[in-house]
Amino acid sequence: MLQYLDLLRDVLENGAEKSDRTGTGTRSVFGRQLRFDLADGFPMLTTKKLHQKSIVGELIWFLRGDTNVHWLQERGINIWNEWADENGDLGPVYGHQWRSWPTPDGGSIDQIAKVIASIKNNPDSRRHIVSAWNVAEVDDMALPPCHTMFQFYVADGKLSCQLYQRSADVFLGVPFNIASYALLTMIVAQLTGLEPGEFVHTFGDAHLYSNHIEQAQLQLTREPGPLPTMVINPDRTEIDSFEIEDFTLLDYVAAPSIKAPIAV
Ligand SMILES: Nc1nc(=O)c2c([nH]1)NC[C@@H]1CN(c3ccc(C(=O)N[C@@H](CCC(=O)O)C(=O)O)cc3)CN21
Ligand SMILES: O=c1ccn([C@H]2C[C@H](O)[C@@H](COP(=O)(O)O)O2)c(=O)[nH]1
Repeated sequence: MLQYLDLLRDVLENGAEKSDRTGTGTRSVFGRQLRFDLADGFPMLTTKKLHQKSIVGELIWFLRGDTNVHWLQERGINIWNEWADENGDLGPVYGHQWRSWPTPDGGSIDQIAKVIASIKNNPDSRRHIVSAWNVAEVDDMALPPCHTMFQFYVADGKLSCQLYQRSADVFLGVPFNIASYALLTMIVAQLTGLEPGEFVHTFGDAHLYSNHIEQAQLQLTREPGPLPTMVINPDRTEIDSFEIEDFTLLDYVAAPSIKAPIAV
């Protein structure tokens, strides 16, 4: 995960001081890109321990089309609590846009089912796109999508995925986002009979919150170890059939976690 550590160092050293919506203050760079060849192992940070269940559970929750935090909380996943209303609702966030983007005639589009079908039926298409940035609904969301748009690409029997992330909390959010999209790429590869290729992570505003500086510096003193291996239950052939227990991370050896406050 040298790619990630290089980004962390880049933001620390070159980031411009910027105020932000949460009132915390950031150091920020604009326009960066990381690449992860999924044949090199599963890109899960080893220089601080990540909570695997939160990452897998959040992705399954998105794929369920769920936008209420109760399903997460019932599984001990608390990463979205701060943004939910008194009923646990977040508004029409990722899950809603991915699985039921509303159309003007009152219908809805399942972008995930469509993109899987298009990868299978027309692999060379340049339109394998899923967007969470629904301009008409952004103002109704508890938080406008940070991972806004992703595209799949098929070549040489391999499936790659590129994400455009408009806003990135480099210390807390990005390690989750990398692992989550690597996993999504592996899931879609399994469903389409392809091998996982690369995950390409493109950033708009990549920032380090001012109360994450010491934690970032500590992390940069640590040596990255070998990447773990993610094994997915091979019997799952439908996007709606995956459960948290279908994902096993092997050989994940990581340095201790590093606590940091989340900016709300
Ligand atoms: N400021 C901010 N940063 C984010 O990364 C972020 C948001 N807000 N809002 C929406 C979601 C929620 N995300 C989160 C929220 C909390 C953690 C967090 O606290 N991570 C801890 C462990 C928590 C756990 O897994 O139980 C960590 O040490 O990684 C990570 C991502 C990502 N997103
Ligand atoms: O998956 C996610 C979700 C959120 N973030 C971060 C990026 C920003 O620090 C905040 C969102 O604030 P905005 O003012 O809406 O940009 O959440 C992330 O890194 N990854």
